[in-house]
Amino acid sequence: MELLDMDIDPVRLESSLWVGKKRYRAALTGWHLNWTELDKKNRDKKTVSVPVSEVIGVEEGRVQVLPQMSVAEDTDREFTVFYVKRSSSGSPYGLLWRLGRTQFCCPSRDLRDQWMTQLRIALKTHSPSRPHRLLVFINPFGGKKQGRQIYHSLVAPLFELAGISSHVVVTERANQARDHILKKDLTGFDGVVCVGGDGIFSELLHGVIGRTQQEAGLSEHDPSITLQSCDLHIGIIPAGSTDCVCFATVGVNDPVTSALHIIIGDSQPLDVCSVHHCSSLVRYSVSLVGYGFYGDVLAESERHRWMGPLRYDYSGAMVYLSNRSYAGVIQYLPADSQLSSPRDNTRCLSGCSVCSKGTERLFPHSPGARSLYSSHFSQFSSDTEGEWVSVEGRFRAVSLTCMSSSCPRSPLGLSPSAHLADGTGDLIIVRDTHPLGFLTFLHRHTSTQDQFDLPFVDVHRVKAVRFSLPTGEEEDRDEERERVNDGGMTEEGKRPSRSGSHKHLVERGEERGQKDFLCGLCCSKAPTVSVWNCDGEILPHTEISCRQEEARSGGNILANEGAITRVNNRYNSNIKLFF
Ligand SMILES: Nc1ncnc2c1ncn2[C@@H]1O[C@H](COP(=O)(O)OP(=O)(O)OP(=O)(O)O)[C@@H](O)[C@H]1O
Ligand SMILES: CCCCCCCCCCCCC/C=C/[C@@H](O)[C@H](CO)NC(=O)CCCCC
Ligand SMILES: [Ca+2]
Repeated sequence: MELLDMDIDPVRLESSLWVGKKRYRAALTGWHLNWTELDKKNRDKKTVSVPVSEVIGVEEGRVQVLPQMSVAEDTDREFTVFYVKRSSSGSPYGLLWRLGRTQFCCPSRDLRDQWMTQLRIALKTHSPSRPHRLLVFINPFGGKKQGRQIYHSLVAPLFELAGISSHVVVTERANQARDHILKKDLTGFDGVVCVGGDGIFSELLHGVIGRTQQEAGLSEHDPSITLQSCDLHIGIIPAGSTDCVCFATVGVNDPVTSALHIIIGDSQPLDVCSVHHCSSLVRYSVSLVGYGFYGDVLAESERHRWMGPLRYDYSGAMVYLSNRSYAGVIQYLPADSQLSSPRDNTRCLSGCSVCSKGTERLFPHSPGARSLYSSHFSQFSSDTEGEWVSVEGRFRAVSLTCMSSSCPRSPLGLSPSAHLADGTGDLIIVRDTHPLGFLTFLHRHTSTQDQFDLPFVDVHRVKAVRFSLPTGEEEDRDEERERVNDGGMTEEGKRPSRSGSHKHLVERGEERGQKDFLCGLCCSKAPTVSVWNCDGEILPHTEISCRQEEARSGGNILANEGAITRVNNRYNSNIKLFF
């Protein structure tokens, strides 16, 4: 054994150890654990190097973890190291992470104890941002209803190995997770984790943002202030139907990959968009705020929840066949085109330079200060009207997305070059076109072909969007008013409950019925107003204003190593909000 004293990256421990029948020279420096196979003449062969920050745990003996933690043998001289292992499979946008395991055998028990102690000290020293205690919400009805099983068989053993204690709540109703975060004592928790899809993630998002504002004495509805940054991190274990937020941040929707990211304390700031109606906050969105096609698909799919994830394919086909377009007025505030563009062919990864620059430029002030841009966003202020661009017409789809919104259905997403945390969103306007044109547009989401390179599609990088119905559409306004009254908004202007929006949806569904889709097909009277899909929830309003905000950079964004595998899914919710 040799101990070297160096200022930077000191070697703390180096010894000759055995892995199986082969002899290795193992070295623990401050930052890495390396082991190099030695041949009979003591010459180096292959080296494996694991950053200490990616070591998941160290156990005495020969241990295995999945499916259950068990000690196969403990001869007093052995220890097992678990670490992040990047698999060669995944999607082109992110690799799967797996639990690597190597069992070392030492010449003596003393040396084994020394290795165990040093590794544990190194872990503590070099992984300060790891969570110790997590509050986990499982939606037992998300996706294929596998949430509980996924958590208990794949995730809990990893948390246990990493020394994370978790308090698990299996939800019994929609919005339980949100209400828990808003009202219960969260002292001691380093983060909240959801096991489910984008809907339960959205509950956590609303809970975390809402609670932070409550504690800071700020009103989420006040359009003129910049809301307080959130300290509590959110993690996602994907077990939903679309898993868009997980896929767009990690590059894959895989529970083990996400659990490992959470354990090592990865974090990624995320833009949030606030959606207002008149002067009330309606919801926050991180993914899609979509009218027309995506609103109709969601409304239709809610009536077929029993189909599970397939409901979107079925509803997508039905809505496509109904061949609808809707009249509207879109106004948007363009973002600085010098910084980035939705067609610059870049891909946002952890540590993205565009996101870092955007944050510095937009948020030089401290949290809680009055918004730099509040005048731009005061609902219909006249002093800045000049900067807004207005488009009126009939649209197949109007979509605003803060991030790429990639998902297994669309691996590059709604806007492949959108950024996760730059304070902007991409507004995609699909004007009315013939059915084949629209099919081409949809189909391009499933390939690498550019969906914006079509004559009826426009895409703009924006800071804010407003949508209204054209003047003179009295019938539509009446319909909207009716829906607003039934739409689940409480008197205090709180956000609509899922049951509220669902009620509206069922009524609307009954009102339109299957007949309407067929009507759409044969060109008789089809509905003139669509609904907004906000991250998979239906909004109870047609006329809305959306404003992008952004996360402050900071936290512990890891340097990108040239592969998307370092994209993370713990949200450093230094998120700043809006309107
Ligand atoms: N116990 C529960 N019973 C009924 N609904 C619930 C329960 N827990 C959570 N929910 C609601 O279920 C909705 C859907 O959940 P989730 O997002 O987890 O799955 P999904 O819709 O299949 O996935 P995705 O959103 O990725 O398409 C969410 O809006 C959430 O509020
Ligand atoms: C000819 C082939 C046509 C194929 C068309 C594929 C188009 C796929 C685009 C996928 C876009 C996903 C946007 C993400 C939205 C999520 O925030 C939201 C919540 O989970 N999901 C939906 O609303 C679910 C919406 C599902 C829409 C299909
Ligand atoms: Ca963005």
